[in-house]
Parts: sequence; structure tokens; C-alpha cells
Amino acid sequence: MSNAILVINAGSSSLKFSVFRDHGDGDPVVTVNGQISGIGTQPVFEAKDAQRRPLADKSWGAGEAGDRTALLSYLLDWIEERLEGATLIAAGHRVVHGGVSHAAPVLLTPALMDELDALVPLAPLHQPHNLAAIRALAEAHPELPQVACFDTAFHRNQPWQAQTFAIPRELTEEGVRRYGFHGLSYEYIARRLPEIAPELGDSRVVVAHLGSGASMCAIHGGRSVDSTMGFTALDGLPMGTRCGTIDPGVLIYLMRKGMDAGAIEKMLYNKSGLLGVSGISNDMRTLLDSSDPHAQEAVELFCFRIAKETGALTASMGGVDALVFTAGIGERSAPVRTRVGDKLAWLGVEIDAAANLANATKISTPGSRLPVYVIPTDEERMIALHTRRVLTGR
Ligand SMILES: Nc1ncnc2c1ncn2[C@@H]1O[C@H](COP(=O)(O)OP(=O)(O)O)[C@@H](O)[C@H]1O
Ligand SMILES: CC(=O)OP(=O)(O)O
Ligand SMILES: [Mg+2]
Repeated sequence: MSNAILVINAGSSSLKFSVFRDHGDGDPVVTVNGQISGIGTQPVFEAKDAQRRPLADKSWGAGEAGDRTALLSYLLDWIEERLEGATLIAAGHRVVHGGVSHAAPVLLTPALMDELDALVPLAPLHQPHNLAAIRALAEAHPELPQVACFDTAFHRNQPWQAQTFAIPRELTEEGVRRYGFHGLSYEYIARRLPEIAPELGDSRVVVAHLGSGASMCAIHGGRSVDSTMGFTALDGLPMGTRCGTIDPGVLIYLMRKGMDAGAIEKMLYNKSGLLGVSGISNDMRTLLDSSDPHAQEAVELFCFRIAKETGALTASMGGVDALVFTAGIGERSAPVRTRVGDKLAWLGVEIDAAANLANATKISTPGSRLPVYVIPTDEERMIALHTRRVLTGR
């Protein structure tokens, strides 16, 4: 009999889920995936099978909108009806912040939940929703083991220079340090790249994870050695609504002008980035389609900063052997990749226009000094693999 693993990636208003079947050998295989969107307003449940065929949809009235326990209980019942003899052995969650002490996934306990609660201020856009889903699932199914897979874990063994801010040492010791995020995505890419390009071996790779949250990572020999995100998922690249790297003097200026922490947090997390610069949208597609000069400036700033960080991460590794694009924008936006590629001509990047337009796996020309890849990320698969390992030791 086979085992099944439920994978959950909970966001502010949506809960993405996948069910993996584990036959014991090879990677677990996804059988269904979907999401509950509109949590808090008008929840809608959608699911697809492995061939992307729609399986179900359901919506709820506003009265049940915020009851995550009831929504998860519905989801669990729905999944259990479709297990076809498999045993659901665990739920694996993406938990964005694991703090200093977690360099690997772990089985969730009430004591660990308290520890992870303390990290909510460090990831206000993600952590509360990750933990709410874990609590709701524990309430609906107390017997089901749950595993936390941290977005910070892959970066925890970076060299100390990459993890340290130049601030008084006591603060570093207290945990005010650079953590880095999107680790599950980078770990997946580090695992996948050698299958796609075995000749790269233990090489130096810059990976750009460009989704609604965006960051970049320097991976040397399969390990993270530097990343653009820091103490929080606000640092580094500008994102859909987040500012990215900013002179801390700006925060002092805003505080002196009378803004409190809550107002600054809201502005930097929710009103900045592509949305703040364009004044139009946080969605790259809308901006690329717009002729508004502010929309064009937002796109230009995004691409400029990706190119600039590529330089910084290349210096961190003493060179670079490949560049990889992944996540929503990275996997699907040929115009963004073209612009970044043009700005990296000095590194020997030459983008093949036709391959780029087709979102091909390799988008650089045969003559390009730096090979450039597009690799779809799969954070869910990484979570399923980690969850299986924690539960079964395999
Ligand atoms: N064809 C496309 N061209 C440009 N941007 C796209 C395209 N498809 C998706 N995106 C962008 O990808 C973003 C979502 O990326 P994704 O990795 O799914 O984010 P997340 O998992 O963080 O929600 C959207 O905000 C959208 O701007
Ligand atoms: C860490 C982070 O920014 O995640 P996301 O891209 O899902 O917002
Ligand atoms: Mg994402």
C-alpha cells in the first residue's frame, strides 16, 4: 500500500495544496493540486488532477469566509475521499521563517509553534498565515503529523560574511542577521540543474527567483553561499509590492516625519516595489502591456536591480558559470529575461531570441559565454521530499 503526503503553502488569502503519492522508490508523484483562494472574503476551492484536468470547485458564503479550520476540514475530507487506498501519513508546510536554529525541516510540536510565533514580526506577510494553517489542521485532524519546511533553512550554512550585518555584535547574537528566503525553491533548482546540465558539475550558479516575492541566490557546489534577501523578505530586489534594499536612513527620516512602525511596515511591504513605482499594478504582465512611462520605469528598475545583484552574487562566488531564471516572472516573461540579459552582456550573456520567446530550458545562444537557463521551480515537491524524510527516514 502506498503513502500520501499533503503539502500546504498558505498565504494571506489563499492556501495552495498538493497531494503526493509515495510508492517507496523515486520521488513522490503529485496526484492532485489546487487552492482555496479568497479566504477572509469569498472562499473558492479549485482542484486539478495530475493532467491539469479540473476536478472540483466549490465556493462558500461570506459567513464561513474566515473559518480556516472549517475550510481545512473540508479540504481534508475531500482529499481523503480521493486517496484510493493510500494512507495519508503527514502534512508538510512551507514555513517562511525558521530563525537561527533551524537548518532542516522538523516535525511540528506545540513548543516549536511557540518558537515560530515569535518570528511573526520578521515575516508579517507570510508567517502568521503559515502558522494559522498548521493550527487549523491540528484542530481538524489532531492525529496527523505535520512537518515544517523552512524557506530560510537552505541558507543557514552560508559563510558568516553573507549572514552578518555590520551592526553591534550583541544584535547579531540576538538573531539580527541575514537569513535569506525562497530556500525551498533554490534547493529544488540546485537538485534539478545537474540533471539538466551535468557538465556544470559543482559550479557557481546565480539563480533569480522572480515571483510576487523576488530574490536571488548564489549557489556554489549545490550550496547557498549568498542571497539578496536578509533579515526579512523585504530586502534585495524590488518585488510586486515590496521595496527591496533601501537605505536605512529612509526609515529614520520617515520615523522623524511621524510615521510609526506599523505605517512604515505597510508602506514597505504592501505599497512599494512595482506597484509603488508604477502607481498602476504589482503585476508584471500589466506593466509590460502598459505604455505609461511610470509602468516602464518600474520594469526598468526591476531589471536593473536583477543585473546589479547578479554582479554582486558573482563577486561572492569569485565568478559565475550559469544563470537560472525561475518562478512566475522568471519562468514566463521573455521581455524581462531579454532586458536582464542585455544588461549582462559584459558577463558574456547572449540570449537566443527564439528560445527565450518559447520559454525553452536553455535560452542562451551556443556562443554565449555564460549559459542561461529557465527552470520551473517546484517548492511543493521539495516539501514532499522533506516531509517523507522526516517521517520515514528515506
Ligand atoms: N507571462 C507572465 N509574464 C510576466 N509576469 C508573469 C507572467 N505570469 C506570471 N507573472 C508574474 O508572476 C507573479 C507570480 O509569480 P509566482 O511565482 O506564482 O508568485 P507566488 O508563488 O509568490 O505567488 C505574478 O505577480 C505576475 O506578475
Ligand atoms: C519569501 C517570499 O517572499 O515568498 P513569496 O514569494 O511567496 O511571497
Ligand atoms: Mg512563491
